[in-house]
Amino acid sequence: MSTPLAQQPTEVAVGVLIRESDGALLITSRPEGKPRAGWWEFPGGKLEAGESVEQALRRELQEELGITIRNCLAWKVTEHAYSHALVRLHWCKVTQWDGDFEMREGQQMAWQQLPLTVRPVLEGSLPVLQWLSEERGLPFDAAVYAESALSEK
Ligand SMILES: Nc1nc2c([nH]c(=O)n2[C@H]2C[C@H](O)[C@@H](COP(=O)(O)OP(=O)(O)OP(=O)(O)O)O2)c(=O)[nH]1
Repeated sequence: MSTPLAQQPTEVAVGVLIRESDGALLITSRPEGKPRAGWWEFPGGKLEAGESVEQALRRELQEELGITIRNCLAWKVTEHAYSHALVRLHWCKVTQWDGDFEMREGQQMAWQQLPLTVRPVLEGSLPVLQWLSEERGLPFDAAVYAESALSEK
């Protein structure tokens, strides 16, 4: 008999890009073909073998958005259990980058103030929206970001 191994989380690097002029946040939609396509998230992706969080974030943002980050300030680490996967999200604040945004995976991007107006947002990203709201002295209500919020009203 073997004891099942505890599920190992998938490590993910996520960028909170903050626009200097007005503090807006960059939010992108998940491309077609991925789980939860069309849902909104912060840009990023899974670490490849041997990569640091900063290396993975730099690679993902070059691949997905065509920009090169200049800084990556490690901020928080969260975990979220989806039905299909346990993810560990390494959140980095990014305030400087080079290049022009180019949506290389057919996704959409939006610069948004809090509360975001895009819906729905991945559940694993909600703690970060809460912390960002707290930092800015703004109220936070997770319910408005749920998939069900789309069909209400
Ligand atoms: N990029 C990103 N991923 C997030 C956020 N919140 C959240 O729960 N996740 C989860 C969703 C996915 O399970 C995982 C990221 O995986 P992904 O499939 O987007 O990564 P990837 O771009 O490397 O994709 P692939 O190689 O599998 O195609 O992290 C977020 O704000 N941004």
